[in-house]
Amino acid sequence: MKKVKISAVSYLNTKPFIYGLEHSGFVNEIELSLDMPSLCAAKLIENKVDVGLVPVAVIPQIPGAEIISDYCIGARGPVRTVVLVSDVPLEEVDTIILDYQSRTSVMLARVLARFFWKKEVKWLKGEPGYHVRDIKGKTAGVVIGDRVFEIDGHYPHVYDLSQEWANYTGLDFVFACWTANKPLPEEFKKALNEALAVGIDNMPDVIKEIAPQYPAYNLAEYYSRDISYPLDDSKRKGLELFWNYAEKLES
Ligand SMILES: C=C(O[C@@H]1C=C(C(=O)O)C=C[C@H]1O)C(=O)O
Repeated sequence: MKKVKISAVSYLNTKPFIYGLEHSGFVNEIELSLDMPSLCAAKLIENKVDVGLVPVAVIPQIPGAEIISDYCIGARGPVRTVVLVSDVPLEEVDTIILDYQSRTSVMLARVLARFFWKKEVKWLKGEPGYHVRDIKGKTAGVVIGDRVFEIDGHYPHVYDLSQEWANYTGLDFVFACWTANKPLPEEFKKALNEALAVGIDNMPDVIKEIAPQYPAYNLAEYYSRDISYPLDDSKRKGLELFWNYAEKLES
């Protein structure tokens, strides 16, 4: 049988999963690529891969899509690496640049603006480098992933979008889920889940392995307080509500 092709997110938040895939040996059973989230989504939509750790915003548009793992990239309250940053307070913002690497967080920003902040703004698509170049004055920007660490302290106003979601809904938020675009054998799904658990259940070892590459980051805090990996009932509730709002936004 041909190896199952998987596209996973290339950010720091996915390292515990990669650790699990490698240390379980499951990485040898699959063909793995690491991509920015918008590319993970495109690859799954275009059937260039069979499984993706894809932004949840695109799951409803993939025919036959199935979430195949009990793990996700999620958060309870603040997530740290999905933010709206700005020179001025949100009330004064008139334009928001959206991160070209994201599919979920850019939708979340639009949901928050329409239904919760009740704010009309002009939306622009960011080009590579926008996060240090184009966010200024009344133009704010959504930035996700590792680049958020790079811009720490650059902007006086930082709104954590997962915290904003929790403030208004009281619910957790799910950014990305392990999703298949075709039926896959139960044994495969079970083996994937067990491999991912090897990372999530051994966080101190994950941190020990990657810490030398990220000396400036508090990885323990990021992987326990900020990112939350189990796709449990409270995450699923948040996910359903987000999909509802996203659908209303499009109509
Ligand atoms: C929490 C994060 O979630 C990410 C946000 C995504 C999106 O906005 O589409 C997709 C995958 C996640 O890696 C992050 O990037 O830090």
